[in-house]
Amino acid sequence: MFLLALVTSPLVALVSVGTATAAYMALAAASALAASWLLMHRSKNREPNVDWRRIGIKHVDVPSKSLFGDQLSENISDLFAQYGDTFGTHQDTGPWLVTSNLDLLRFIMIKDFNNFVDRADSLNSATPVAKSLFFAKGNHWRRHRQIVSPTFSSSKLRLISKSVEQSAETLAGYLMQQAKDGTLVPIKEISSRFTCEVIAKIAFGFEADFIKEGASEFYSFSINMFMLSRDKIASIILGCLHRIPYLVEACSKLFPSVQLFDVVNLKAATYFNDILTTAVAQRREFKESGKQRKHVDFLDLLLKANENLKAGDQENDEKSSLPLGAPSDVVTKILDDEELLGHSMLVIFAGLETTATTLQCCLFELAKNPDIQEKVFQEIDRVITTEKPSVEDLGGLQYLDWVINETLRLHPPVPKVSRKAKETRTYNGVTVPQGASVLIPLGAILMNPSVWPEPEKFIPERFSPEEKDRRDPMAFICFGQGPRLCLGMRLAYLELKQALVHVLRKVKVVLNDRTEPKKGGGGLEAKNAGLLIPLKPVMLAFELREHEIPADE
Ligand code: HEM
Repeated sequence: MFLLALVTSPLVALVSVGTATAAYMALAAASALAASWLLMHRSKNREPNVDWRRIGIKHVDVPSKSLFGDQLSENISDLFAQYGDTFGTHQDTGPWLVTSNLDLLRFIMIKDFNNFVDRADSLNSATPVAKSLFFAKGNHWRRHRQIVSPTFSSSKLRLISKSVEQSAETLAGYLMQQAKDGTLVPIKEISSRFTCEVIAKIAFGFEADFIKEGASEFYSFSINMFMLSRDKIASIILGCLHRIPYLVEACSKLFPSVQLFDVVNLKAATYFNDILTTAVAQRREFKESGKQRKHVDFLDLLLKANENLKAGDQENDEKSSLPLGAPSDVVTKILDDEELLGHSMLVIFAGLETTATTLQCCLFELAKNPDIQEKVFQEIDRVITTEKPSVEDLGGLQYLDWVINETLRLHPPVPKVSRKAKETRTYNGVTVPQGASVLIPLGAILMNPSVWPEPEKFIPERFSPEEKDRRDPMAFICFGQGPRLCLGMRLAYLELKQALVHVLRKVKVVLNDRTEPKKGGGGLEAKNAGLLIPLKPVMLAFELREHEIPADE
């Protein structure tokens, strides 16, 4: 505590003086102290002391950037080729087991889930995002997931599909206009505006028109929710401090309004807090006046889930057979206002870029593979017989499903996830020691040539029922697996299918000598440390399709 006071006292000066120079001097002093503390802390050996060789696992010295840097999927694939599908390593954050062994992963992610509930990731933030589902641990996660899961069920998604459909129609109209004007489309930006518009409407009840109108405060705070780029000195200082996660955590709690310590953009947190508070107050007023809202959204569903919980009438998750393992006395407390905000901000964080990246990559692959695009046209024209297809109609688009899945396999938006072992466990001769982290490299698993022959090729037929039957179901892991599987998976498919159906009924996507990449050029070059990001913005061309769209009566 004394040390903490020593480290943080210059920061108090920083806050009161308020100049950049004083801030950096104070932080430099803090970093020096932090470094000495790190040494002391290391010597106390707080991380579990694991000798991988002694427990029969290959130990590999891997620089942290190979496991967590920009090209992690490629690097880890090389390491697997060299050392086999499972090896141990040591990083600043302690011992890590890295594995692509599907049997071992089934054990960790599903069969022995209760021993591997937590992710190894944490978020240095004093904002409610740090307590949200993605970062929550143990019983806190169980309670949270049990409350919010029903709001993402298929039946609930049907209720919100109208909002998704409206945005998909706007997207199609926008791309038709670009086709008429012959303008190239920065497809990631437009896809992000689409997914952000959907999230603004369904998670915040915010009237959004981002596709047509472009930049807005909501959009800009959404895509800048994290402070990813800082100036050089701040980055160096933070780099030192981040070697001691406890210290940064303590600083972010002690100084919740000092942006330097917080990875979440504090202005964005305040902005979303104001919007959500207003929306929640309006809903409560509306309800008290006995009126019915026209469209249901996530916020309505979440408030209802809270009310049900208060009344002791909790709905069951459609996947309640999964071993969530929540003791009955855990799920008794409703989500408070801070948790509601954390959850809604998480929906932006988890749902915006992931789905937008998939839409971008899918349109790129269709442009690159016109024969596959033609098959998609034929299926849509055959199966969709109304202007406004229902969720059931979309369910009939089997080939489109394969195309989306193959996009996710070849371009997984989330390249890795992690778990942490509560107790030591041995499975099939592999020991995962207590406190060790497990790195699950989704990107490398989805490119494993022994599971996916010619993995760099775009082949939707890999997802035909016959091919699927031949494969271990664990292999298609782009949404994770087990009870901690992506909560928004169904929503992501709904958004992608609505967008693709509405767009591809009206326009064809093409590559030519003005697009990026060009016709006949290579694939998408991307870095994929946290999320998949193309190295150059992808610019696609659209052409009008001559096709009659059925009109509803
Ligand atoms: C194509 C789109 C998406 C992909 C590829 C994706 C992928 C993932 C992955 C890999 C995980 C970790 C799973 C694990 O650890 O086993 C995850 C978790 C999560 N995702 Fe998604 N996601 C997508 C879209 C969405 C959307 C649209 C939402 C929200 C509304 C969402 C909300 C979440 C949440 C809340 C979690 C944390 C679940 C938990 O810890 O219990 N995701 N996602």
